[in-house]
Amino acid sequence: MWGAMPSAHSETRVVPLPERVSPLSGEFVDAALEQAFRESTLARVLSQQRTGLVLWAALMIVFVVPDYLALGAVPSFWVLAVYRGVFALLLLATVEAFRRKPALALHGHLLMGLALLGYPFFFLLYGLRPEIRSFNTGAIMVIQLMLFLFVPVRVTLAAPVALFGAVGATLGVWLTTTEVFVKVGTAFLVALPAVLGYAAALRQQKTERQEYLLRRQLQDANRELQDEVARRVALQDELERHASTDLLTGLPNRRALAERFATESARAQRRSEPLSLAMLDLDHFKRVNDTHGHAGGDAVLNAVGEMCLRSFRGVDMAARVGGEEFAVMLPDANVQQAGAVMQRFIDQLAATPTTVGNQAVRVTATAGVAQQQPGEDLNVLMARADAALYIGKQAGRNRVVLAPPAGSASASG
Ligand SMILES: Nc1nc2c(ncn2[C@@H]2O[C@H](COP(=O)(O)OP(=O)(O)OP(=O)(O)O)[C@@H](O)[C@H]2O)c(=O)[nH]1
Repeated sequence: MWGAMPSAHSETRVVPLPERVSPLSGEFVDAALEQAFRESTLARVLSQQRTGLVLWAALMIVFVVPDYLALGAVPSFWVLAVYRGVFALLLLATVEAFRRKPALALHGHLLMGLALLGYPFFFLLYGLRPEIRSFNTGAIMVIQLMLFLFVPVRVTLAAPVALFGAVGATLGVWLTTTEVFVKVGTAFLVALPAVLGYAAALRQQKTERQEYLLRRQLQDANRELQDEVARRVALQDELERHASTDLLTGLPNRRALAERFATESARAQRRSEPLSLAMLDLDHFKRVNDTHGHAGGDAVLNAVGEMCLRSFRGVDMAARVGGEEFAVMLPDANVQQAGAVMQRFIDQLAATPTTVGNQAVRVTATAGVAQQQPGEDLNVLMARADAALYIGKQAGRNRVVLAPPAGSASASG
């Protein structure tokens, strides 16, 4: 029924990844896209950076104890202890800053700044605690790896910081030892995890962005699908409305009347309540058209439709069933009650002129009313009401005629 979908909707719009992600930085070339990606990861980045900072602060404090045990309360211990304390406070202050302003975590500059400040502490250790040189080198190796892998940070920022760490550690060792093997070995040991970390983090960054693009494409496709469904539902509603509404007057049409009649008729029979139907036809409507033109006639039909919507009860249903012919279904009303309602309507119509152009046009109408007999269908009921209407026309119009029950002799006006 719907026919073929417009081809624009079925086209895939996947942009190949290599064109959009820089091979060295692992970031989107398009700055706005990169920003959108980072914003989409903010909650995760924030939570991981906070955890990393708290852990880092805890380690800085905990290691005061081994420093003391190894050095005692000598000046170099106090240098280290103050460095540790100040740095731990700085780390915790950053956690608080992230809590207040999460966007600070977005670009990774703060974290990498802290890493830059943190490294000299380890460089110092080479001079102040030479007996733990190997341990210190091991710690720097771990930090080099963590820079890239532990917290999600950008390789473009982590790489220079890692280089700083590698150079500083190498210098620290070169200045505090004469053993060439240790000097060269340390340089190699601190550089290696940085290179490995860079390669792994770069790959991860690319994968994350690839997933992000796919997710966005999926969301776009989903949104398009939802829009399409909404468009079709609206179209379906519109079609249904057109199928059951008379476009000129906005009243229900015959089809809608038949549907409601089926329901009301079943209900009336279940409850042993009366159900009546009136056929109403405008008198000498041809003259209205002849005098005021077809548009003038339409305006009058419209006004009658509006009056129908205003005048009957909510349970009643007025429908336009022909050119200038209307049907009114009146549940829970016998033929006399329905006749009285229709008489009021006809009187009101006769007393209410419609303005066409600058002229007041008065129309009258004739109605035939019939009460449904047990088991009587809509067509038969309409035919009986129509017969009464015909009698009304014959008798001079502008009146209501009640149809006798099926099979009895004559109608009454
Ligand atoms: N403007 C307009 N006229 C319509 C429409 N549908 C039917 N008509 C006109 O309604 C008129 C009906 O004329 P007739 O059936 O002869 O009946 P009448 O002139 O109302 O006379 P009686 O019904 O005998 O009182 C015709 O002129 C139709 O062209 C419509 O949608 N708009």
